[in-house]
Amino acid sequence: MANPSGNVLSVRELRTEFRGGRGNVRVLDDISFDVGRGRIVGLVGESGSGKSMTALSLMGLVPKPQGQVSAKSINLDGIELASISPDGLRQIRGRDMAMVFQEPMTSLNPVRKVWEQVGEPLRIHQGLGRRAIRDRVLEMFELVGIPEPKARLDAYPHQLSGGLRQRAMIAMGLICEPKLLIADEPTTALDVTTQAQILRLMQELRDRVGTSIIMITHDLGIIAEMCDEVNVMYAGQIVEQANVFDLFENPSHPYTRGLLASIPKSTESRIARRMPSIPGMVPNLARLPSGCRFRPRCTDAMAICQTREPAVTDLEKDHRARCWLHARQDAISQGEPL
Ligand SMILES: Nc1ncnc2c1ncn2[C@@H]1O[C@H](COP(=O)(O)OP(=O)(O)OP(=O)(O)O)[C@@H](O)[C@H]1O
Repeated sequence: MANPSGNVLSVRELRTEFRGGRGNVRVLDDISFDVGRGRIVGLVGESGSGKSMTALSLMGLVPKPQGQVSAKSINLDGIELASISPDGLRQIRGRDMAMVFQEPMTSLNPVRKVWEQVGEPLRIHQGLGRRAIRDRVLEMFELVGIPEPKARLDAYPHQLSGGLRQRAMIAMGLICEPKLLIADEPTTALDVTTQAQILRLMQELRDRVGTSIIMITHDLGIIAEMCDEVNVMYAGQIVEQANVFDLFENPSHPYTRGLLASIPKSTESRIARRMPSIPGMVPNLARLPSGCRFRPRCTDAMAICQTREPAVTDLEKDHRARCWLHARQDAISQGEPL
């Protein structure tokens, strides 16, 4: 059954824990968001906020048995992934949902020709023969703008530039025409010009093929250029969720405001833009502060922030924040469940 909400992905109450010698550490807590058909949805936050872990949890790639993923629902276009078997998930991965990583070299086998690797999902999911796979990879190389695509089919990964490798990885991600592509910092390892080309390519593919994309980045510039909706993550939670215009026009969580305020205005340097700095550090997830996780770094902290975890408050349509500054008075006084 197709998802009646028009969302390709709906995630509700995703939690991921790691078991360790000193007890469990919850690295994701109560993650809920949607990805509409053909939309680009951003996950943004500092290093360690849980962006990659969200992607790995959705893909079923969290290392087992230490990592444990649970969710009320992870609905991928009508397929419930929260209760699917590992075999079922293997069928989905690469076919309905694919991922592009930061550094393609680590995901490519150095001793196999590029076309064989890019075409691997077709062999696994569609059982195609070598000839048909090679033809389809050639089409994909043309689609993602690899110059001299025919000559590049038989290349080995090290014979391609970083930008071409990332194009090849995007071709691999899209080869089975997935409903959802998760791109985890897909351009971080690339120079600025190649970065812009790859981002433009992803936008074009969204427009032409209609793929929905989750874009993981700590670059707010990429969020502004690429995304329709944004989820701001902090210490394993989504702290603000909004469409991209509301987020930049009317940031509501002090963490989002801090990220935006630390983007240099005029002499905008790429480095500074990628690493906004808010005083203090992301907390150790094994030793979270009491109350609000952002409280020790928050310039607006109030007494309640010390004792109680903030509720999620709807600010306007599709804009919500996890912060006591915006909570309704009755939620504050009655101790509404979070
Ligand atoms: N195998 C693991 N075991 C225990 N904890 C882990 C493991 N992998 C990641 N974590 C923890 O999960 C948290 C979230 O990490 P994650 O990689 O998702 O952050 P991120 O926002 O993607 O950061 P970055 O931008 O640096 O990639 C971190 O606190 C990290 O230490």
